[in-house]
Amino acid sequence: MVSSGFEGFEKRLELVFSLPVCDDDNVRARHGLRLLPVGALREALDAAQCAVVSAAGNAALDAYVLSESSLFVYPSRAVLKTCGTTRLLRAVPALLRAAAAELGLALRSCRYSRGSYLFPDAQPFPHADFADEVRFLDAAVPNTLRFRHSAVMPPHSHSRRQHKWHVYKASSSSTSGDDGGAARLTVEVCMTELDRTLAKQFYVTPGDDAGRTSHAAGDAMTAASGLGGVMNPRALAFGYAFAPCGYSKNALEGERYATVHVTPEDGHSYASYECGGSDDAGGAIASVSKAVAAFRPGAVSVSVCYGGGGTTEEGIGRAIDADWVWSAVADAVEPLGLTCRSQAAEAFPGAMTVTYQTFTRTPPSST
Ligand SMILES: C[S@+](CC[C@H](N)C(=O)[O-])C[C@H]1O[C@@H](n2cnc3c(N)ncnc32)[C@H](O)[C@@H]1O
Repeated sequence: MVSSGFEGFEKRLELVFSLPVCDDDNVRARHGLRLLPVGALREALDAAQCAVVSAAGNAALDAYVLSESSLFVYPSRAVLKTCGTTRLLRAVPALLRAAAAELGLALRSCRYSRGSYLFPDAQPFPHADFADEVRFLDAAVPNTLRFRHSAVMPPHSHSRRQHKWHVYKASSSSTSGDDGGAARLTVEVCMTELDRTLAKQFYVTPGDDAGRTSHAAGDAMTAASGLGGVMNPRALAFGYAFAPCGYSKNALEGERYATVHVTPEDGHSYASYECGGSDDAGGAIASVSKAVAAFRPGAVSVSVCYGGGGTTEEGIGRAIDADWVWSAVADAVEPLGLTCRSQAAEAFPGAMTVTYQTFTRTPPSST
């Protein structure tokens, strides 16, 4: 941790690999990356400077709570999210090496995203500067990922202090979905200026934690904060409390995952909510309102990544577009007393679109 304060804003990496053609006996085709030896995962996480504190899995994926955020591993996809002063991108060469050497898997697409740091000067190379991150990724991914694009959103910001979203994508395809046809939607919510009373729930009270595991203390925080209701109560969920403060939670339901992380320290409080693995855009975006309500933040940003295979709004069955996403996100967030300040959308290779919206608390009316 750095003296300036803990950096809550996460860096997020998603790697998608081609699986061998499936036949019933082909274990690699069915389990893919989930067969990576523990030592290979540890080597990648060591490079990023974080470690596993808890692990769980279901039939579709493995989920890890890390010392700094989370890792999700599907047969053909790995999502690594790390915060603080971790060096997430240093994990890329280690992961690509292990996937090729241990399993013969080739990379199909690479997506990297992050917000604007609260403490940019504390970030190590290459993370202090998005241009360095892009150069690092361009050198790390194979030449077969010919289609590449990076963007900072919104493109024209009103002030240097405005929060921005940084996205890099490299893909083996320019237009068609690079997920083997499977539609996938990811929603990422970043919240700052958390309500102080709500943030205090993520401190371990001295004496209260006697004899309790970090998981039990985390589950108590989940119950007290109402975060248990953000995902279906039937989901496999596990919380983790850090001492003296801080909280992480992963929840799994079939192919879907959700993850919440909290840095409650006054002055640089931060919480994030992410859900992925779903084709149901309406359900995923509606869950944002429950996550935001649990923290009553002063500022919120919401990024939605969709496409690749035709993500639909359940009930309508048609492909969604940026206008639909902007309006669904605003409907989820604005009733909580927040007003939309900016919105942007950008197309990336692999038929992927990313939307980004920022909201701040509406000042109380003077009347
Ligand atoms: C890992 S968690 C959640 C991270 C997530 N990106 C976020 O900020 O929402 C970070 C919180 O746990 C606290 N913490 C306590 N011990 C920690 C440790 N050993 N490693 C990382 N964070 C720790 C930090 O001070 C911070 O409040």
